[in-house]
Amino acid sequence: MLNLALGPTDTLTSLAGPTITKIEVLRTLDDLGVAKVVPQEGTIHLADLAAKIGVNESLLHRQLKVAYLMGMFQEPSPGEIAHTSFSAAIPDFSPYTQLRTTRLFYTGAWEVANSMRIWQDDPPKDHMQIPVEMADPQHRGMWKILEEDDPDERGHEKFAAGMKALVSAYVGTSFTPYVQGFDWASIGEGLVVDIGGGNGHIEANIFKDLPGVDFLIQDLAENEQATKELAQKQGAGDRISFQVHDFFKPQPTDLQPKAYILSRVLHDWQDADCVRIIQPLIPAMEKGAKLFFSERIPPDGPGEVPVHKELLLRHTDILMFTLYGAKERSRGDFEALFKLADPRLKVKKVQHPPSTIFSMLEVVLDQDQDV
Ligand SMILES: C[S@@+](CC[C@H](N)C(=O)[O-])C[C@H]1O[C@@H](n2cnc3c(N)ncnc32)[C@H](O)[C@@H]1O
Repeated sequence: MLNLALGPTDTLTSLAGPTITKIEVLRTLDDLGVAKVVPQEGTIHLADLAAKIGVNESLLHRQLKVAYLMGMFQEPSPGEIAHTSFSAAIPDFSPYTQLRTTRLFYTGAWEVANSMRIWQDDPPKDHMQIPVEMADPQHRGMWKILEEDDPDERGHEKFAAGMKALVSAYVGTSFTPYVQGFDWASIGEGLVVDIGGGNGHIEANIFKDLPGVDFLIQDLAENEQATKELAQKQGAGDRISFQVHDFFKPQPTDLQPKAYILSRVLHDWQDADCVRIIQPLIPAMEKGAKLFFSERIPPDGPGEVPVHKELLLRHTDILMFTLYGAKERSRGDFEALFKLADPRLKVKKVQHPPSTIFSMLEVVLDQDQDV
C-alpha cells in the first residue's frame, strides 16, 4: 500500500536514503547509551543528556530529530527529552542491535552480489565464496572473526547476549516456547544436551519448569565461563553444566541423553555441514534420544504466513547466506536434510508458537525403517 502511494521512484529514494539513515540513527543512539540516561518517567534536558553521555549537544539534537520521526524518543517541550514506549525498549534489545549492525555483518552484505556471481556450485567449491569470508582480508570465517577481532576480546560473549536479547524480545520475558513447544513429558527425568547452546541462556530460563531434567551445554570454550556464571546467578549450578565440544566430532559415549536440543544452530551451516552435525547424534537416538530443534521456518509456498512474518523469516535467510553461505529452511527443506543425514529420521511434530518467530521441531528415529 505504501509503495503504491509513494510510487516507484519515491519508494526507491526512501529505501536507499531515510530507511538506511533510520538504522544508522538507531545504532548511534544505542551505542551512545541515550536510552539508559533518559528517565523512564519525566524528561531530561538536552544539555544534561549530552553532558552525561559526553557528546556535543547540537550533534545529538540532530540525531534525535530523526529519531522522533521514527517514534523513538520525544521532545514534549523544547529541549526536554522523554521516552516513548519504543525508545524505552532499546536497552533490553541493545545486544542484538549492536550485533546486527556490526562492521562484520555490514562488510559481508557488501559482498553478497559478488558472492552470487561466483557461487555456481551448490555446495560451493571453497569457503571463499561466502560473503563475510570474501570481505575479510585474511578470508577468515565468521566465528574466527568474531573470536579474533572484538576490541574487548568478548566477541562470543556479545554474540550470546545478542541471541538472548532476540529470544527475549519475541517472547516477552519468558522462554515459554521452549517449555511448551517440546514433548518434555515423554522425556521424564534425565539429561538433555544443548548442542551449540551458547551461554546456556535458554536453560537458565526454563530449568525451573522442568524439575527432572539436567542440562549439559556443549559449545566452544569461549562460552564456558559465561555459562557457569549465568547458571550460578540463576541458582542452577547443580542443574546446568558445560562441556567444551566441537559438534562436528563424535558425541561422548558416556552421556546417554534423553534428548538433544539444537536451537538456531543448523541455519548457520550449509547442508553438508548440517549432516556432519546430525550424524554423531544417531548412536544416542538408536537408544531412544530425541532431537528438539528451534529454528525460523519460512513457508514452503506463498501466502502460508502473514507478509510481515514472512519478511522476518526471509530477512534472516539472507543474513545466513551473508555470514555463512547458509540458509533458513522450510519444513520441506528440513525433511530433505534429515533424509540426507539418515533416512530413518522423521519429523514428528512442528509447532509455530504465536508468541515467537521461532518454530519448534521434534525429530525421532524410526527404528523400524531400514536404512
Ligand atoms: C546462533 S548461535 C545459537 C546459540 C543458542 N543455541 C541459541 O539458540 O541462542 C550458534 C552457536 O553455535 C556455536 N558453535 C559454532 N561452531 C561450533 C562448533 N564447531 N562446535 C560447537 N559449537 C559451535 C557458537 O559458539 C554459538 O553459541
